[in-house]
Amino acid sequence: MSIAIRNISKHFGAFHALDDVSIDIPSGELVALLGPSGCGKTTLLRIIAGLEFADSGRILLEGDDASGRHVRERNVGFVFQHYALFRHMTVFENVAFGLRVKPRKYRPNENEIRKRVSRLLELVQLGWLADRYPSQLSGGQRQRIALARALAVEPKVLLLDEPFGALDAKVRKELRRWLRQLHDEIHVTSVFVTHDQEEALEVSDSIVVMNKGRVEQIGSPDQVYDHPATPFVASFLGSVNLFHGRVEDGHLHVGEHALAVGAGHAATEQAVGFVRPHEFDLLPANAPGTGLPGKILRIIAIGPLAQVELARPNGELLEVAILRDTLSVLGLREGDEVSLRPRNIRVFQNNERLAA
Ligand SMILES: Nc1ncnc2c1ncn2[C@@H]1O[C@H](COP(=O)(O)OP(=O)(O)OP(=O)(O)O)[C@@H](O)[C@H]1O
Repeated sequence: MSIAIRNISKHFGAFHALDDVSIDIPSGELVALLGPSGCGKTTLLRIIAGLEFADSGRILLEGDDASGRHVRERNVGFVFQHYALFRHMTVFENVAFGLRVKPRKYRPNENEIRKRVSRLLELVQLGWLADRYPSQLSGGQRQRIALARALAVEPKVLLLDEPFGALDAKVRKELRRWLRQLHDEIHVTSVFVTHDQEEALEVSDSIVVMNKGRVEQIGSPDQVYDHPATPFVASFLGSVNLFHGRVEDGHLHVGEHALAVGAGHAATEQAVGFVRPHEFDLLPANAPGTGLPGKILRIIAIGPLAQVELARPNGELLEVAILRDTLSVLGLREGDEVSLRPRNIRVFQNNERLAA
C-alpha cells in the first residue's frame, strides 16, 4: 500500500514539531526516517499510524484520505524499541494474539492460526522458540518475535520505531541485514525510524532526512550520501571535513590555496567545502601538484584502513581515511608534513545550517 504524506504540520503547544512535511512512499518500499533526536520522526510515524493527529495536512493510504481514520481502521503493524511481548504467553501465543482477538467473523479457525503462526516463526527464523516465554529470549530474538507478531494480522503498512535501538552494536548489525532480507521476501510497505545513519544507509530503499520538523532531503542512500542537498545532510550523514573560503573561477580559495570545484559554482565570498575522510589523497609535502598543507598528528589502524588525524597550519583538525598499505608505500608517519588533495568537494553557501 502506498503512503502519501501531504503538507503535515503539528504543534505541541507553541512548539512546531512538524512543519509542512510531504513525502511519497511507493507501495512495497522500505523507507527510513532519519534525523537527530527531537526532529519529529516518531511524531510523523504516529501520525501515519493514526495514534496522533496532525493540525493540518493529509495522510493518503493507497490514494484514500485516511487522515480521520482510527488506528484500527488503517491496517498498520508496529514494532517499537521496547515492544512489550506478553510475559505470561509463549512465543507462539504472542504471535497468535492479533489473530485470536479479531472479531469472530474475521478470525481464522484454530488450524489456520497454527499454520499462519508457524509460517511466521519460520519467516523470522525462530520456529524452534515457539514454546518459550519472552523472559527466556535474547533482546534480538524478542524483537524478531515482535516483528512476527506485527506481521500476523497481515498489515498493509509496517511501522518500526527504532526497533533495534536497545540492542548492542553487533546484534543490531545482524538484525538490520535480516530485516532487509525479510523485507525483500514480503515487500510490505515499511517506514523505519532511526537516528543511526549507518542503519538507514544499509537497510532502506530510500531515506528521508529530517531536521527540526522539516524534510531536508529524500533520496536513495547513494543520493543522500553522495549528493547531499544541504549542508545539514552532508554533515549528518557520516564524517566530513569543512573548508571555509570563497568561490571564484571554478575554484574554492582556502587561504592562499585553490581547490578545483568545477565551473557550475557561482562566485561567492562565503562558501564552505565538504570533503569526506575517504575522499582525499595524501602525498608527501614535496610531491608535485597543488594541495593543502597539513601535518600528521596521529595514525590509528582500524583493520586494513588507517584513520589519519591531521592539523592544518591554522590549527584546524582534519580526518582522513586511507588504506594502511597506501600509507606504508608512501612511507608516511606521524609528525610528517603532507599535501592533501581532495578528490571530491561539495560546496555550499556558508549561511546554511549544519548538523550539530
Ligand atoms: N506529546 C507531546 N507533547 C509535547 N511535546 C512533544 C510530544 N511528543 C513529542 N513532543 C516534542 O516534539 C519533538 C519531536 O518529538 P519526536 O518524538 O517526534 O522526535 P524524534 O525525532 O522521534 O526524536 P527521538 O529520536 O529522540 O525519539 C520533540 O521536541 C518532543 O519533545
